[in-house]
Amino acid sequence: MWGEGFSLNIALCVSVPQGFRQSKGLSLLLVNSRINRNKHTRIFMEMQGNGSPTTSNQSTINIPHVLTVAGSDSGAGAGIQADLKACAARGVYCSTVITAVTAQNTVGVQGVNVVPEDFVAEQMKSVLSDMHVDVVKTGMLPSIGIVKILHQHLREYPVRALVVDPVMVSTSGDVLAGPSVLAGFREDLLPMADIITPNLKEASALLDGVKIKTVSDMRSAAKLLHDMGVRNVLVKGGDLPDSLDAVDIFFDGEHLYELRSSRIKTRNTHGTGCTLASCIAAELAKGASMLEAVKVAKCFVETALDYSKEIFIGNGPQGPFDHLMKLKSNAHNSGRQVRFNPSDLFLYAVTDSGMNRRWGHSISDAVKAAVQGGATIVQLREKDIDTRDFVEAAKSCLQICRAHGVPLLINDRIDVALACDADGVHIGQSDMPAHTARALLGPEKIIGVSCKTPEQAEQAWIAGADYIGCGGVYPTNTKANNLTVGLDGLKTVCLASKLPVVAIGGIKVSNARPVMEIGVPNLKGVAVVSAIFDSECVLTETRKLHAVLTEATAAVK
Ligand SMILES: Nc1ncnc2c1ncn2[C@@H]1O[C@H](COP(=O)(O)OP(=O)(O)OP(=O)(O)O)[C@@H](O)[C@H]1O
Ligand SMILES: Cc1ncc(CO)c(N)n1
Ligand SMILES: [Mg+2]
Repeated sequence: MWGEGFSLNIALCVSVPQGFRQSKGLSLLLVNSRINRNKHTRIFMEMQGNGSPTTSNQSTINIPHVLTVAGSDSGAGAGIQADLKACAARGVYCSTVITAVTAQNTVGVQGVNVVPEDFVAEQMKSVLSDMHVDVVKTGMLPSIGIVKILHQHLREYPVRALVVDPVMVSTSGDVLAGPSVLAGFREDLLPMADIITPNLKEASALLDGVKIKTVSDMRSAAKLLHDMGVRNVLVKGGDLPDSLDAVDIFFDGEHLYELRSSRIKTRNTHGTGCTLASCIAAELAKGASMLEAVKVAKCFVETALDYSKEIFIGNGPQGPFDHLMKLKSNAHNSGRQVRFNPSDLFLYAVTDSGMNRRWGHSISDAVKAAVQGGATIVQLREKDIDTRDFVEAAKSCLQICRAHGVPLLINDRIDVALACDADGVHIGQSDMPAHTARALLGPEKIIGVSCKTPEQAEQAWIAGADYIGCGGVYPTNTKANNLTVGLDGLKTVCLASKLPVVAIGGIKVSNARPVMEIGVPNLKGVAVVSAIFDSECVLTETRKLHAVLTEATAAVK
């Protein structure tokens, strides 16, 4: 059932399920939420009367598709809800056949309502007869009848791979599928499955109660399960004693692999099994080999558990974790609630390695002094530093900035921003295009673009930037061959810009006031380099500038 070499088509911004059909006349506008202002990047799918989709540019995008056949968990940590989140996190489309609805929370399972078999069959037919499914993943299959229905449908609608998570008992000890399904697993599903992923108890149940307590028992169990006719076996060791690493045993019939990761100390492990299996399915759907898929899935679970180790949801002993951590870029670790607040542009400090060298300051000392003096945003502009040193310096500056609730941006270097999880980047007109930076950085990061003209400001807005920097307002030596636009040029750009603006170029304590007084509401502050960093005491100079800006703003109001 499983082969290699599938084409890998992942939509970056737009997800269009293959063969999507809708009722006559329905128009569907699919846009990335961050760039829906951009008329150039809109993709329309117009559903024609004959049901065949067409796009305005006549190209369709196939995305990998996993169908999960599982139970709903009202607490949304495991089951269908975990599967949807795991697939979304891995960039894969996920359709769902719900086999049971459970009333469940972090305390345990309070009730189970099994969906009638014919209605499970109806859901399967709806999905499989219409959509192209790459991989089927199964979770809670509460009756032998449902196992049989699944078996029949997979014969009628073959898919590339079948991942079976033989869910039987929840971690809270509640039964989700009784021993009667064991026969169905053994006879119908195992011979068809590409991989089965039992935890210790489930492996033991499938092997008629053989005791599995140690890693060595897991190895033997993996071999015995393989003998039952399944191609690959992953015996999960989440339930091994807490003192041990999180060890899983993978057996492909030839080699036994001991897959080890550190055991994250957290109560938030509800749904690890469902997530692992869905992730395996997602990677297979994208074209990975089985061992690759298992390794990626294990790493994903470990990373998500680590990221979520301190979150608190529910009062019971086992909480859910956060699958979508990539979308949040440490939001809850940094304590930053708002992604970008234009008032952060008020006193914008831009570092300069030459000036720091001249005054014997390290980057992080200079940044610390600026932040303590009242800088409201910091940009690291390090033109002559090794990349490795830049990443290290950025990490330590990030800690300082986070402690003060000040965003940290990186000049030009999207790679460095990603490597240290900075809050964003500032790019110039000859750097990477802003829309490409946005695609790489995702919707959460801050992007600023240097603009000298209304046209550039318009382009920055279209590309999904958050603010623009405009200058040089005054002549400056910091940047060679930099055209001075003057206060008039600044005003023209501000009036044309739909984005907030920070003024830059030769601004210092003595001339900052007229800048703030140009009287355009979207001018939010000034960016400075030498005014604060070309001095012995960065703290004092920043304080002075802060006072001037505060006075000027009060006068304007
Ligand atoms: N504390 C932990 N730290 C790191 N990895 C863990 C931890 N707990 C479980 N895992 C990993 O999570 C994956 C799922 O294993 P586990 O044995 O928890 O499955 P499960 O019992 O089916 O989970 P559940 O039924 O709660 O969804 C395995 O790869 C396991 O090694
Ligand atoms: C619905 C459902 N499926 C699977 C599990 C196993 O974690 C669970 N607790 N609930
Ligand atoms: Mg499980």
